[in-house]
Amino acid sequence: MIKIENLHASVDGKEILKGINLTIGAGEVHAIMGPNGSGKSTLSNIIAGRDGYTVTSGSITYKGKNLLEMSPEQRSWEGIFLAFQYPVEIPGVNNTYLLKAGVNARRKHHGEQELDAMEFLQLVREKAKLVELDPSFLSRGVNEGFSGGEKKRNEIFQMAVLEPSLALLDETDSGLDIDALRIVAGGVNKLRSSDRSIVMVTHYQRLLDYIVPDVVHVLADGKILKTGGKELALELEERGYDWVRQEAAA
Ligand SMILES: Nc1ncnc2c1ncn2[C@@H]1O[C@H](COP(=O)(O)OP(=O)(O)OP(=O)(O)O)[C@@H](O)[C@H]1O
Repeated sequence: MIKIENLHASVDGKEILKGINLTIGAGEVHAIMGPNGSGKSTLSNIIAGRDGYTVTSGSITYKGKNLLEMSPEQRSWEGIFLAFQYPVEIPGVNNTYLLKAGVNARRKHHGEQELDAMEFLQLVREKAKLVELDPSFLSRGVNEGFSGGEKKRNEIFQMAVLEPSLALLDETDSGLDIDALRIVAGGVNKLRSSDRSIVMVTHYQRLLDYIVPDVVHVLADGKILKTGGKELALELEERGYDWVRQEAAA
């Protein structure tokens, strides 16, 4: 699905990513863990095409294409989705309207017929059930006045509607209460499929009890220092990150 090779990137002249190598196959779920400020969100944002980052060297190949040459819109149409660490409020823009515009722009890009209002309403109602999102949220402004947890749930609802090939979930567990975490994780699990890859950025092993990853990476100081299976997350929870740094240095 995606292959990142020796990616170096900076913000305001400061190097944040210092040689990332990462390959994610179709259908795989990868978790990225790591200390604060290590570059996890930076990596997700660069994949999604957010402004403000300078890729100084390296490459990202997505479905065989040079991702770095694609606009953020093209990336979205080609199936890249980012669930934000801090979802933004867009007052006055209806939640359903935004999604309809997104889905239809992608369908148009692929030469498919756009969904009409009725077809789309049916789709969003069905997807809202997946994350137990109250239908009243469909007609509200995007994240406008939503609680922290409601915003996170709305992100996964958006993912369900947009049906991405590569979903990047940046700390989707933060702000969710115990029940909401279970529901949202259940929704993500239902969205797992052989033609969809998921990257979860998280600080806590807890999320990975619900969404069991195929691979766990430790990103520290702008590099992936260690890669392992789901048991690596348990070890990190117990031992922290210093031993990973020491091991990598050795
Ligand atoms: N626009 C910016 N201007 C200056 N520094 C930035 C900017 N964006 C990111 N950084 C810096 O880049 C580094 C990596 O940030 P990033 O958000 O990617 O870390 P993270 O691993 O996601 O952290 P956390 O776990 O705390 O969310 C941090 O030191 C941060 O301050």
